[in-house]
Amino acid sequence: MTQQPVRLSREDFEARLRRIGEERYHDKHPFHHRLHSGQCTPDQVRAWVINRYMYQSRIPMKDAALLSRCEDPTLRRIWRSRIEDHDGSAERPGGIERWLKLAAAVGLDRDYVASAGGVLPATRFAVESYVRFVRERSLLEAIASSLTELFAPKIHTKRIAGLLEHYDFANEDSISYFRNRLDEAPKDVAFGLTYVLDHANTAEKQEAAAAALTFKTDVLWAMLDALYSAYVEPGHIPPGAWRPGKGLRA
Ligand SMILES: O=C(O)c1cc(C(=O)O)c2c(n1)C(=O)C(=O)c1cc(C(=O)O)[nH]c1-2
Repeated sequence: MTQQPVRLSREDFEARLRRIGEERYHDKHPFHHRLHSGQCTPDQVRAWVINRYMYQSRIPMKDAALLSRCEDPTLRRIWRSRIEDHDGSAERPGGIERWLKLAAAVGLDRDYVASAGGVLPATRFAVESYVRFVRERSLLEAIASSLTELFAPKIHTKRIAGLLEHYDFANEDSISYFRNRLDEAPKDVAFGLTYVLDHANTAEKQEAAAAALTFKTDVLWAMLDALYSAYVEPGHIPPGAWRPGKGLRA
């Protein structure tokens, strides 16, 4: 006989979500260990910046996909600040602009990075699957998939310290993307977590929300696996992907 899932209390369900991060979040990936401890070569840092740009550039598109399906104006108003954080405004640069500043600081041509031309195929597939997930699944699952951000401030703090300590390109200006996220992410995630805890009010919905968060940890992990295999070991760069020496700043 198959066991019926049991509805967890709010506290236990939150603890279950947090455990998913403790076990599966990409802060544990060996590529991040290398990056944060100063073991990446300049080209490995460049490969990371190029590939991660693909993720950054699609975040506002997935948030727009979420908004387009959202009937509640209050939810839309709160969620749209995420798009503003990344896209900025005429007066205020956003996260994408700050990422391109980081790209220039590591020696890359910003137009090359913004073209997403050299992105690894697996990065593209992973990011596209995240956007599609948010477009197609329930609003609860879409919002639950953003909850990896619960775990992001810890990795951003570690990254800021690691980059500043180990890499010549790192200074307050070039790493401003991560400082800003430390201000922006807590409000996003507080809202997202409350929404998920309030709306996952059956065992089935709790299962679906936990699965959505697990799926998202897989998206992030898969991107770093691809990066590691192409640019660390065994160093199999797929056809068409960025090769060291290309896309450099004049
Ligand atoms: O550097 C990181 O490790 C990291 C992870 C994540 C994440 O957990 O999805 C995000 C970010 N950064 C980030 O900067 C960001 O803006 C962001 C938005 C989202 C999302 O799913 O809506 N995740 C993340």
